[in-house]
Amino acid sequence: MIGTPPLSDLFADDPGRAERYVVEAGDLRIDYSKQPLNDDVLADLLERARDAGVESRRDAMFAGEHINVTEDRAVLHTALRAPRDAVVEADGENVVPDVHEVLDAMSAFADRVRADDRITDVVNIGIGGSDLGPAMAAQALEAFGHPRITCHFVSNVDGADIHRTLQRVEPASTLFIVASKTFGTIETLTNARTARSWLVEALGDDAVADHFVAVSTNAERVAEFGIDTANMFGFWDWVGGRYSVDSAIGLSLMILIGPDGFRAFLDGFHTIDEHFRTAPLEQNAPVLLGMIGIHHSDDLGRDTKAVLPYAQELARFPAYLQQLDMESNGKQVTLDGDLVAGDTGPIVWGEPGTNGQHAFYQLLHQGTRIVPVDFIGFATPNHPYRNHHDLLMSNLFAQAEALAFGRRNPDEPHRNFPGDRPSTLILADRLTPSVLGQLIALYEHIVFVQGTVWGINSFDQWGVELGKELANRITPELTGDPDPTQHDTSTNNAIAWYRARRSTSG
Ligand SMILES: O=P(O)(O)OC[C@H]1O[C@](O)(CO)[C@@H](O)[C@@H]1O
Repeated sequence: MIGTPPLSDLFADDPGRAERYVVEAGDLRIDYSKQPLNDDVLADLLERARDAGVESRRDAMFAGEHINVTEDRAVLHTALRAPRDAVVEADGENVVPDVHEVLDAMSAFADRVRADDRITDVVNIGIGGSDLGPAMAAQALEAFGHPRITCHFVSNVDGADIHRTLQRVEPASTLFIVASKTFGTIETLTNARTARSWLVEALGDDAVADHFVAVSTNAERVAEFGIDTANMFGFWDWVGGRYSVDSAIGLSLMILIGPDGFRAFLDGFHTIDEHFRTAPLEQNAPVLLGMIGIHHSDDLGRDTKAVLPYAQELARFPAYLQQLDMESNGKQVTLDGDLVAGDTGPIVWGEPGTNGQHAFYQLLHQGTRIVPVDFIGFATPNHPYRNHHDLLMSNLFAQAEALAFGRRNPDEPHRNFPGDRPSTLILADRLTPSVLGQLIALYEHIVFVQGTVWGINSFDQWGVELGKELANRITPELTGDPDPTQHDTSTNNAIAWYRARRSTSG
């Protein structure tokens, strides 16, 4: 792999790189000129993408092949945002009519709720992909929301989560959406049962039919739980949980921003899908950004990546990306079952600017570790305070500049800013439903490109199973008889400590 001189030299020798290393995808203007690249490095990275079969695997995904081999499933979240007249086949069947049938049912329901003055609050109960997507997007798009409706999101099995929410809403004016792909997730079912008891206590059994709907792939379990499947919105096993915000899992978001807003959101995804599917690799944003990530990870040994939105509404975007990226590419075996040769998915983290500047940016500027950064910003805010926005954006541009070029101060080492710290700058006119869809799809496909290069399956998540299994085993041990001694001594002692105290404290 060819290395590059510092960013200050790269810019001094080639000022034109700022025009050359910009790619436009939909409404996104993506400037990757402050990355450690020149034309040779870029050519090498694109050759590696080609050698890894990024194009053929991409085409296989769009064509509905079972690229999720450990679960023997197609990976077709791209079909969720396909236009009504598109044809996308999974196992020989065009899935687009089913997708639009559910979207139509969601739209009719969302319109009814939006027109019903009795409903003021929508509580989505779900976790992981059945929470993070709609929770992140509802916050991001609040400016486009119905003025009467507030969305709440309950995910944690910690009773503090549901308790806090139930204290803020009234039974008669609340709609609960129980969102779970499997409808077997203990956190979601526990929260849903608690919410149902709360509702029934106030309004009686009959209220469940009017105040609970479900989103799931598993009609049987929805019925078992006591929700009429007429009040269920379905999706399919070819939609991974962390890729499901654009399925019926986005129902709370659709109620908030309306069916037209949700369609614009889906169209945003589709714009980037088409870009990813058709743009030559040299101008293909997910490929370029994916390969820049590969360069950081594989060639430069950088193991984290910060995503720093300069938009307070995107406060949950880094958390959303943590699931998208780390549950997808946090893998140690290849598609053939062999151990991977190097590192895979980066540790993803971040906070909105400018808050992060007063917290962890010290490490970004002067720490010993280099953290590649994605900055995200918008020309026009969704609020009326333009002076705030100018300040916000000047901070964004200043941070990218300071990280890249630093400031030499040999006399006072503590004031020396070494620079040469890479960032990508993602800009768009305004954070709209469409632009949010474009941003999410961009990152989905970056994750895809990287998973392909590492030769891993980005679409399973077996790593979460062991903890779930052990928790199921320990739950009865916390209250049962006798004291368990089946674990390691540390776990046994912790359980004994808890048992002794749980009986005596409130
Ligand atoms: O939608 P479900 O089936 O409740 O699952 C919730 C989440 O749990 C996981 O399976 C991980 O435990 C995620 O992949 C998923 O998004």
